[in-house]
Amino acid sequence: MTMKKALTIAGSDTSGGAGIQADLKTFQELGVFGMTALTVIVAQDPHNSWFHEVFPIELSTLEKQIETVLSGIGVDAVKTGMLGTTELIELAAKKIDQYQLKNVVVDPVLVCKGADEVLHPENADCLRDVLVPRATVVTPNLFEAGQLSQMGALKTVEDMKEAAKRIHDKGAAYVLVKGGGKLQHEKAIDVLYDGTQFDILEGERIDTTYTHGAGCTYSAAICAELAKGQSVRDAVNIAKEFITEAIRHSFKLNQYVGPTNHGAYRKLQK
Ligand SMILES: Nc1ncnc2c1ncn2[C@@H]1O[C@H](COP(=O)(O)OP(=O)(O)O)[C@@H](O)[C@H]1O
Ligand SMILES: Cc1ncc(COP(=O)(O)O)c(C=O)c1O
Ligand SMILES: [Mg+2]
Repeated sequence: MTMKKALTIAGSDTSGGAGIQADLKTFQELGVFGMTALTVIVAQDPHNSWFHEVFPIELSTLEKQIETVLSGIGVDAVKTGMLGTTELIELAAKKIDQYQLKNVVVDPVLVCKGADEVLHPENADCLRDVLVPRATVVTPNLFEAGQLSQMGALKTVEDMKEAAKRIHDKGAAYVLVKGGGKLQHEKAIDVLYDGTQFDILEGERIDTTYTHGAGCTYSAAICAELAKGQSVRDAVNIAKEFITEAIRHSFKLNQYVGPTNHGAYRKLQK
């Protein structure tokens, strides 16, 4: 049996709900063979309010991982997650060009949930200038869309649309701005823009704070569906159902973190 293959170039979330762990679980759930190139390792401090510490991988180590997969195997789709430094972002962009990758989902991770300040502003500039132009779909959350569009805080669906336009101007084929739990709205609203048309995705808004890894899971589901040959619009709609179910069945891991439940969508299909 041949399986479609996807690569995630992303960070390790030791707590298992986000990052490369979320991506692999999601690929598996959607029947796609997942492969990884690790960019950073994130550890959390149990004795200091779950403070996140980020340890970047050597540039040459990332390059060897990407070469293993792209030169040695080949992929049907790729996604990027937390990249950590401008050097790692630039390397990911170089490889996308070198291998002329087609289905490229860029999740422009600038912050972990809860933080509202970019620790490394140079990463936002680099993502905007170097990776966004190479994206088939770029998936900023409300905060990241404000940063990438240079509009600052976004508060309304109209703001999200304007941000999507400005990010699209940077060269991404599709822009998906996630309103999520941060937008004041009765629904969980995301805006998809292809340069001409806006699609408003309205999901049920679930009353929970256990949404750790929601963005990683959503972008991984889009990547998996693109690998299977879906159009961007269909991939995003399937992924929206996937993430809504995952959030509906999210759970508490400890006093600090509650991840989404990657297996929930599969159970719905039975
Ligand atoms: N409480 C919620 N109920 C339903 N959907 C949500 C909720 N919070 C976020 N979402 C959805 O989850 C997906 C990921 O969005 P978001 O949580 O904003 O991303 P990130 O994890 O990158 O911050 C989006 O489709 C968003 O609309
Ligand atoms: C390695 C890694 N990637 C990405 C994220 C972003 O997660 P989310 O999907 O909640 O935006 C996190 C957050 O902790 C992380 O640790
Ligand atoms: Mg995110």
